[in-house]
Amino acid sequence: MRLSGRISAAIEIFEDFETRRVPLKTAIADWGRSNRYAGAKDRAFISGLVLDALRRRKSLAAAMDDGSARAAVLGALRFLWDVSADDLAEAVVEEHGPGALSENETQCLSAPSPFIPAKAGIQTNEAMDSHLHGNERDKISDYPDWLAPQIERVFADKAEEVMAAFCERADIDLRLNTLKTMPEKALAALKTVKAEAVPLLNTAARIAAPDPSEKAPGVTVIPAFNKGWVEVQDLGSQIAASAAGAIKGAQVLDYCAGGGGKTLALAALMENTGQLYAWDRDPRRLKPLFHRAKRAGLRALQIRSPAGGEGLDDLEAKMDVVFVDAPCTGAGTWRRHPDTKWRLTEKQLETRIAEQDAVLKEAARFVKPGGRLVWVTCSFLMEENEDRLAAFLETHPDFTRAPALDFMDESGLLTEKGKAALAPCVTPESAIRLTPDKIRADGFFTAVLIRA
Ligand SMILES: C[S@@+](CC[C@H](N)C(=O)[O-])C[C@H]1O[C@@H](n2cnc3c(N)ncnc32)[C@H](O)[C@@H]1O
Repeated sequence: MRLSGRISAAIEIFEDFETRRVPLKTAIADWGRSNRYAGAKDRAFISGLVLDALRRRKSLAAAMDDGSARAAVLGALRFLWDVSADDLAEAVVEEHGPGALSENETQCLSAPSPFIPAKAGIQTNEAMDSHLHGNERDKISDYPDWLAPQIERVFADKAEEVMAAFCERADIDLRLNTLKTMPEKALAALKTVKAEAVPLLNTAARIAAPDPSEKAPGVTVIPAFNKGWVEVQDLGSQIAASAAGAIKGAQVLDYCAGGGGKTLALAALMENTGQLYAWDRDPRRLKPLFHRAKRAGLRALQIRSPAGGEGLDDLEAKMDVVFVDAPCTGAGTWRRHPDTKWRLTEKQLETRIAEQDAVLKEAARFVKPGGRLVWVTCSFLMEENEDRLAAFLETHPDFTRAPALDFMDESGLLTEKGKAALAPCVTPESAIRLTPDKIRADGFFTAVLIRA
């Protein structure tokens, strides 16, 4: 497909996403089904473009003085992908193009970019300040208006900076599986996909965010993946899992195991000793864990599923660690899934909060005296974290907060550099809030509570 057709396709998908309010994945898949002539490169280009346009939806509307899907896509090409205004003017009038530029579009697309170059990753404050002047700085508020009070509450005067980092693209992060191989050997096997060690954790590697217009490297098809040497897992998720601490030989319950990303990381920390239990209230979510666990070489895992009528009653007050990777809005993953920020509603936030209160209460009974509960969400919102823990502690005086960073350190996964990088992420209540302006990873919140 030529640029003209790709632009039209991106506009069509963007419009469909906004009209139907379906996940972007669905809108792209539906478009793909009715446009089978599009090749893999076209699809990568088109979805990369829509994702980038969504990342900065409001800023692009301001830059284009137009809130339409067409303006967002043209603005993204001009200001984020550096396609010249002349090339765009030519492409739109070609066959399959979306039609000639309006006067307003021509004028806006010829103006200087209001953005810092997206490619360079997370910018320093200085770079951002020198690039954005006066009111332009205010334009970086690419999140729904209704969330402004919550975002100001958590980030105060740093809100713009932090939220700008959430508009960047995410890298492909990998966890090197020590149940199957040595990190060095896994890294050597990952050379073909240009993965490099992440200096913060002993077992993390990274493939830098691919060019948005290109297809991401297929990690899951390389031999190292099939041998179980490596898992795809965001660095933030890996750091969160490390809060389980030193758990070799321990009894550990992963209470919201879902597809098992954290389960596999916990198993590696346990070195196949002790006993790890994986549970989720939704049996369908647990399904992938069976083959993932096999591939990753887990030997001390029991998957308990409500589908099989299996309960957890025998584990009451017996667990050294109960790991709660709670259901949440996923606000911390906006870099990877920018569509979710525009789909999130106040009602959904309320629903997640109710689920979080329920899950905390249910999970707590499995912690043995002296054991600990690790609370994790991939959300930066205080409403989903600090507020939930405060409410829980009010009714559970036998639990107290403990410094999450100490347990992360005890896991043995953090390097000295990692410890230093995490220090600024410690909250006043000794939890860890990761945000991509501080650690280039998804926004995870992690807290540890000890049972007396
Ligand atoms: C964030 S996801 C878990 C992701 C998973 N730990 C991973 O790393 O791949 C949250 C999970 O909590 C589960 N969940 C929600 N409420 C629950 C409850 N009351 N008890 C157990 N699991 C629950 C959901 O089904 C969902 O799979």
